[in-house]
Amino acid sequence: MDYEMKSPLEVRGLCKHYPAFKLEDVSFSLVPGTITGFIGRNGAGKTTTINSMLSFVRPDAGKISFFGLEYPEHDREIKEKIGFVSAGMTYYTRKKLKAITAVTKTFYPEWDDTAYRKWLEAFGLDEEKTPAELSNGMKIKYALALALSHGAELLILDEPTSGLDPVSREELVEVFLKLKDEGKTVFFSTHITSDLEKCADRILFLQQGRLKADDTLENFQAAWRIAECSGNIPEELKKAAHGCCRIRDGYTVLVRKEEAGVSETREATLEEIMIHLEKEAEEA
Ligand SMILES: Nc1ncnc2c1ncn2[C@@H]1O[C@H](COP(=O)(O)OP(=O)(O)OP(=O)(O)O)[C@@H](O)[C@H]1O
Repeated sequence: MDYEMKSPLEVRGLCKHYPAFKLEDVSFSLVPGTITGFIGRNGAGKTTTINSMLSFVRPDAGKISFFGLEYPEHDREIKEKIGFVSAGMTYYTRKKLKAITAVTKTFYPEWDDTAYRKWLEAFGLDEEKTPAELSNGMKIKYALALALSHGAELLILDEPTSGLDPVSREELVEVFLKLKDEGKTVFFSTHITSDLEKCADRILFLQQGRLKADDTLENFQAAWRIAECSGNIPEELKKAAHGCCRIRDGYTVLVRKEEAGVSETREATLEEIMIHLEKEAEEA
């Protein structure tokens, strides 16, 4: 099969119900060689989506394919072509990286030692160290090095930058851009939207278990404007508002670009769009 012709990940009608949460009819597909940011507040369902995609939990409905291949028939091929990294991943903390790698590579017939050496060097990783001696950012880089050495073309990362300091986050953003330069597809969940502004091509915005937006970063940002007002919000602006946030001496109000004429407005950051839309959803 010509894998390159297929979307690295296609999700159709994904549903997963928990007693107090519903992931509803989530559908999207990834474009090869791009970086997609999966955003949403705590509890929006990002991890549930990722876990369902990867068959860590059984979805109630939906069709998932990786490079045109589906679980469980193509379990092995899929595992070779994707790498999953989660900030909470644990390793044998006291074993040296080289010992962990030696075990890991036995699971992958396509393991490429030359690629492994290349990524170790690119990420500045020392194989003589143990995971306990690595910073959280370095642990993520090590997990990426392993995934890239077994030929992963799609990297799925759950909250990779949370818990990292700004400099380590910046380094990881640079890693994502480097992976994109190499033609890899990157999909990562986060609520740190400033990281996405630096590297994402596309945005998927999950709100209360539903996909609220699936667009290029530029289109998503260009669709909204922010009005700032001191004191109370004028009636006309209130009618156009998609969420209002209190600031020191007044409010910021999110409006659609086509309704921006009701007030003086400026560009909205990704974070402002997300926060205001969450306020709107809470008030609905
Ligand atoms: N195994 C489970 N049983 C019951 N409820 C669950 C289970 N796993 C997740 N949930 C619920 O599903 C909802 C979505 O959780 P999820 O972890 O997918 O959100 P998230 O967007 O990844 O949030 P965060 O940013 O905090 O990681 C939460 O309300 C959570 O309590």
